Amino acid sequence: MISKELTAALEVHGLAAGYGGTPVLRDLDLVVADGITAILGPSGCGKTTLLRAVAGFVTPTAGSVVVAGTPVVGGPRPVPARLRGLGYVPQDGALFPHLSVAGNVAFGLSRSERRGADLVSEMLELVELPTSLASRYPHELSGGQQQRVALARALAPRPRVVLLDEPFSSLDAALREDTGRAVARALRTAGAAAVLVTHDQGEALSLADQVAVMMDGGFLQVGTPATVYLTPADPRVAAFLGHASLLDGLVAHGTDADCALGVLRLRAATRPGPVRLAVRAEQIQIRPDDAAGTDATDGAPAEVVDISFYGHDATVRVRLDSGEELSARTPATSVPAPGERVRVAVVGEVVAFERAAARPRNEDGRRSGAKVE
Ligand SMILES: Nc1ncnc2c1ncn2[C@@H]1O[C@H](COP(=O)(O)OP(=O)(O)OP(=O)(O)O)[C@@H](O)[C@H]1O
Repeated sequence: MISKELTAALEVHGLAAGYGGTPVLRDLDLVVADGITAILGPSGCGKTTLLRAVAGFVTPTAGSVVVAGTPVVGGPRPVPARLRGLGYVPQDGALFPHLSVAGNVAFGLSRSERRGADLVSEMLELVELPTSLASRYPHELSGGQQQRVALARALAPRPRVVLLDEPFSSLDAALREDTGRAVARALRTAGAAAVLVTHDQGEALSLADQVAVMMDGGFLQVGTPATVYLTPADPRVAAFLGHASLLDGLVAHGTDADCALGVLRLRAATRPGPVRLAVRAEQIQIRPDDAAGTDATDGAPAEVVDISFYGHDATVRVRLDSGEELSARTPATSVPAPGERVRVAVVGEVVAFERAAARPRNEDGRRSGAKVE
């Protein structure tokens, strides 16, 4: 017998799927061991389609899906959705309105399992809801409570994997965070692995053990939250996660790059040549152009384009005199005004992505690694 430790909860290999001949997913590979894997990407990139293909609601055009060692797609015969051993929590919970909480939670259970009345109480406790809610109907619950009941319903048949499709999107910010943490605790206690679809990077980074960054139907990077945030594999990952601004630069040697913001220190040594630099909003410092002690070498000159004020801080978009635009995060107490002249400097090291294809060639056809014309 293969032990649970050696068998991934879910494996997806070379998965492709689409609608009416239009491809959406292309050649996806993903291994979900245990814990929560977040599928993070912008709207329309194919997150729900992936979940639906794994669940059995969309038929893949290629590839395989293996649940706890059993091929459900790409094996001897496709396994129908209800027999895949997966729990599914849709965006709005989709509780049955005519069934009580207890009826909803017990819905996917066999008759003998339903007789065990304790199971409903156990599941409600697992998702941190009072068992007194068992007799209520969905319209008598708050949005957060409905989502927890939906999770209890998905967990009741003890699936190895639960698929959650933007389960918190209809909740307000505070409830979203509380419900997200409660759901993560319930999943861990139940010992179920989970695939959580979200376009919210805070949710993905804070709740997941593994994050798969998706764009245009493919994965750009799969790794721990710290890996994908701190060492993005692709400029698009850097721009999407943490709203990094991308700037053209040139590495003359090792760990310094020259760009419109001056010479920036790189996180890792990079081959000489043109690069794309990812500068995170929290690394960019803005000060008034006429601040006391400021001289012409103190940061790059720029103009404030617009501001998004969030209370705890603000995002300030500036246009450098060189024409490039950047986003900076500033404390709420020192927000400049649109149109104001400022100076922009960078704190800390930045990530560089080589732009080999953009390098000019010498007459003999070799990459020169010299200045971009
Ligand atoms: N039933 C359908 N028929 C045809 N095209 C579809 C269908 N469902 C989704 N699509 C298309 O497939 C693409 C991926 O959609 P999908 O819902 O998987 O994206 P998503 O990343 O989950 O987006 P969101 O975050 O907005 O929910 C989109 O271009 C969408 O228009």
